[in-house]
Amino acid sequence: MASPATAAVENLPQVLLLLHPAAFTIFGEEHFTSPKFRFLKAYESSLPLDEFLAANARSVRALLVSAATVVGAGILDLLPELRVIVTTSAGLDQLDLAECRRRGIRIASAGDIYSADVADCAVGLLIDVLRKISASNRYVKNGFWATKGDYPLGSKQLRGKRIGIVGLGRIGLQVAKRLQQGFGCTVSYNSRKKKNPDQVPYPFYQDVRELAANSDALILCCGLTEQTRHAVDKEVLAALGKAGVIVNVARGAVVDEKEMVRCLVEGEIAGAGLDVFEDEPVVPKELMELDNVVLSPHSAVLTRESMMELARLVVGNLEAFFSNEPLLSEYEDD
Ligand SMILES: O=CC(=O)O
Repeated sequence: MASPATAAVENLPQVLLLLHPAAFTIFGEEHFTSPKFRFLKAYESSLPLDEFLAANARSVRALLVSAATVVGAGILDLLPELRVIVTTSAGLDQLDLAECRRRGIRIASAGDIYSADVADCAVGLLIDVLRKISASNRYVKNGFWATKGDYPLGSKQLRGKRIGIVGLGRIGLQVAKRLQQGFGCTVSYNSRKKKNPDQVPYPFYQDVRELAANSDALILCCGLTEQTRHAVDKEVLAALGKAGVIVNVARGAVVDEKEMVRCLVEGEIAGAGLDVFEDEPVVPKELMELDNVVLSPHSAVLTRESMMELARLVVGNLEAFFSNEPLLSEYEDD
């Protein structure tokens, strides 16, 4: 017979995990535990996913996912009691939002906890591309300073650059503030809607191509939706031009990656700082050779501090759900 303590744990509501969320792997599962629920781990089962879901369909009311867990109608069909999805991501492109809305499934995201870290990373990538920090780091470490002499001139100033931000949400606004107030850049933006000019004084461009034509660097901070998929296409890259730089901390598919790679290889744009890619973790091999391209492995959100805050937010959202209290970071459609 199960001990009272084991029985108490077994009676807790279950939160389904489809795949190992990134935060667990990086930070440790112990930070996500709670006396109010327990995790049911699909990835530990030897059953195929659909059989596992069918076996647990009636007991699962909450799902915890990461940015890499695609949840569409097929999975939702197998979980008829599901009422909330908590995601460790700020972006929600992995979730079928229309299906969730139709079924009355609520969503809690990572909200604002990564915004400052992602904004820092966007600025870091831009500085690195312009000032060639990674490239000159390689130059020194390869011993070329001693054998070939000074690093070739080519570094560009950040001060005074015209920055075009695509997506002036929580992250975009922080990028704008850093670059304008901290580095003397001018900022313009493109967003779904023009912001109230009393609160957001930057010039608005309805058309990304026009924004690119008036920018030295385009920084992508928007969510991935059907409207923003390949928003940076051949025409936008041409408008950005030979001296232009792309920084992407949004989602790889906001850019037509093939076209961007071609432009970088053929010198039709000046450089790129990329944290995200269309087919992660696959990165186009042409980019590995280019000194004007700085790459990071979708890690803009990953700081020790943000992971700690994430654990608290995930647990807080799930505890709120099981206590019938308002979610801490509920996503609301507008
Ligand atoms: O890219 C990461 C996220 O959306 O949280």
